[in-house]
Amino acid sequence: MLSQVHHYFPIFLDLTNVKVLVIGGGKVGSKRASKFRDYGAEVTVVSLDFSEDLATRNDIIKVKLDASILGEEFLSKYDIIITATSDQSLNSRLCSLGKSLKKFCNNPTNPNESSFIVPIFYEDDDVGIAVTTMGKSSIMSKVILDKALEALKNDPKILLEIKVMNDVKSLLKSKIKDPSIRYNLYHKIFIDKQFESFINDGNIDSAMKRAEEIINGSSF
Ligand SMILES: C[C@@]1(CC(=O)O)C2=NC(=C\c3[nH]c(c(CCC(=O)O)c3CC(=O)O)Cc3[nH]c(c(CC(=O)O)c3CCC(=O)O)/C=C3\N/C(=C\2)[C@@H](CCC(=O)O)[C@]3(C)CC(=O)O)/[C@H]1CCC(=O)O
Ligand SMILES: NC(=O)c1ccc[n+]([C@@H]2O[C@H](COP(=O)([O-])OP(=O)(O)OC[C@H]3O[C@@H](n4cnc5c(N)ncnc54)[C@H](O)[C@@H]3O)[C@@H](O)[C@H]2O)c1
Repeated sequence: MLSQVHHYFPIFLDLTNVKVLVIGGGKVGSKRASKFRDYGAEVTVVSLDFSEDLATRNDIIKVKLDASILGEEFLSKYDIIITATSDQSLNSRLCSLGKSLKKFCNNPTNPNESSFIVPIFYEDDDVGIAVTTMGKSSIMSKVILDKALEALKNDPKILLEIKVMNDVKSLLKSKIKDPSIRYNLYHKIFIDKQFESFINDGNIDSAMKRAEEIINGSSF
């Protein structure tokens, strides 16, 4: 953590109503524009030309323009800026201008200039996993992600336990007002041997009954 290398704080963002500007509508810009749009952002792409993928997306705003004329007033309208043209010095200049306006900027041609990295990721209703090798190799990030997903697939108990622990949390919230007591009980239930053994047998009803027993038996 304390080395000289640039470090990035991982977060999972809700992109609803977030305004994203992608500069450059080629292979990299199109992929990022589509991904951000698919996750709910309002996406505008400024480019000299647009990939076929982008041309077919009528949910993404396209502006045909030489991005070298873009200035503060235009960039100010967006929350996130992605600089993906084939002109590296233009990418650097616009990303730097964006950051000076306190915008988050991603420069896929130079992670060191980026305020955030777009990781290799997987997410569904229960689990989100994002991997980066700090820009060293997206191929190796994919290898790591595949290993993590394989480990999850080989241990279906974990997915079951996520659902049960979520139900336990709801039960605790309905029965106990004090969050610190809830927190302690949540951990007590999680490490309880009987609770664990019901989960191992896939017996959710009994696991929930055991959780209730622990909650009712606690002195609060
Ligand atoms: C997730 C994904 C997002 C996306 O692009 O949407 C992504 N790269 C993807 C694909 C991909 N990337 C590259 C190839 C060509 C083959 C190869 O060489 O691998 C392909 C394949 C393809 O395009 O299909 C090469 C490459 N990548 C970067 C550079 C620049 C440099 O290293 O300087 C170069 C050299 C470019 C050049 O030649 O100039 C940099 C970045 N790429 C990142 C993310 C970030 C780091 C993530 C990490 O730490 O792992 C970071 C730092 C940018 C950032 O900050 O966002 C997407 C996942 C696809 C999947 O699922 O597999
Ligand atoms: N991060 C990654 O994963 C990754 C992967 C491959 C390539 N890259 C880098 O990303 C950059 C883009 O790669 P690509 O494969 O998408 O290239 P590309 O040639 O497919 O697309 C470049 C786009 O930039 C636009 N453009 C160029 N100059 C412009 C200007 N002045 N104003 C507006 N638009 C302009 C072009 O019209 C084109 O649509 C390259 O610098 C490449 O090295 C990054």
